[in-house]
Amino acid sequence: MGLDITNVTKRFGAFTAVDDLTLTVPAGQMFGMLGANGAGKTTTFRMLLGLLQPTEGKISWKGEEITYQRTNEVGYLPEERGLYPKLKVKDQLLYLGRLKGMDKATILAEMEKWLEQFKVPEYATKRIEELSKGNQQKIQFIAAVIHKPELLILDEPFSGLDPVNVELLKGAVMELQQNGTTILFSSHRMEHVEELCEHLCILHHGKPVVYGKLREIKKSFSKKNVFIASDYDLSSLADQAGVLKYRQTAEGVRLQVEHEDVARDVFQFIAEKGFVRKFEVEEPSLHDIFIEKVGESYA
Ligand SMILES: Nc1ncnc2c1ncn2[C@@H]1O[C@H](COP(=O)(O)OP(=O)(O)OP(=O)(O)O)[C@@H](O)[C@H]1O
Repeated sequence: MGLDITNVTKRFGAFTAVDDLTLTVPAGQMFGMLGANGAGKTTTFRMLLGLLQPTEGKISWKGEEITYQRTNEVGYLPEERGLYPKLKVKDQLLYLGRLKGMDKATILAEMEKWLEQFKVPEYATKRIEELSKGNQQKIQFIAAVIHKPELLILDEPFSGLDPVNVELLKGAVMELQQNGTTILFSSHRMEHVEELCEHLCILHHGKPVVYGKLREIKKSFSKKNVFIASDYDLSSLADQAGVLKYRQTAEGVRLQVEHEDVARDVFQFIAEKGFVRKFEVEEPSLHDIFIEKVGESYA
């Protein structure tokens, strides 16, 4: 039993931001919530936190309805960061930790552990405004997890971070999941979602257009990518039946084909022409799937 979102709709006046959304995230899962800007991700997260009431439908965590009173079980990294610039990191975390019912010694111990893990132990006594945006984000992350929530909601956790800090935060997120935390996160960076989530959904105008296990989603997507490295001109492939996209790159040619059978035809065609140094048929990337499902009708 985990998180159950059942037929949830959220309207703002006449506008429907979330449209009859049903999804389940079993306890312990890491779940990716994708969607173009305005698709309804943040609105969904706010409902999960009890900050917004669904217009229709039900949301429950471990079989019981989520209300604002239960937010001690939930951790939230909001998209718009909400720290007090003038406060010292330590005072900020003490304040937020106390709101979650923690005692001072536990808050300080957790804070030290996390600052150490993020390689910034000296930040405890710095004011928030003295920190760079990326480092403020680390503090905001600590604020979201300091009370060891069972359910963690991360809205764009990696935005604005340099690659080293992305790795640090990713490591922390994976560790939390290994320790049993259920995690929902949104990201516009498909490679992060591919790396972290086995399960995901893509929202489009408040409705899920893709939902399930990443591996199954990829398998059921018939289009494939083909990579070819050869020493001769392959530009005529661009006009071959079933070849949807053709791109010449420094390493070779990248194609998108309609179906695996087309890849077979392409292979035959080029093998007859001469030596093929490399020929690979790849599953579509999450990026390809996102563009296909959301991109064309993107408004
Ligand atoms: N309080 C509100 N009043 C009116 N409309 C709202 C309100 N909150 C959100 N919306 C609208 O609902 C839609 C969904 O917004 P939401 O913030 O959930 O999208 P999102 O998927 O998180 O987008 P992004 O990727 O840009 O963060 C948007 O069109 C937004 O303008």
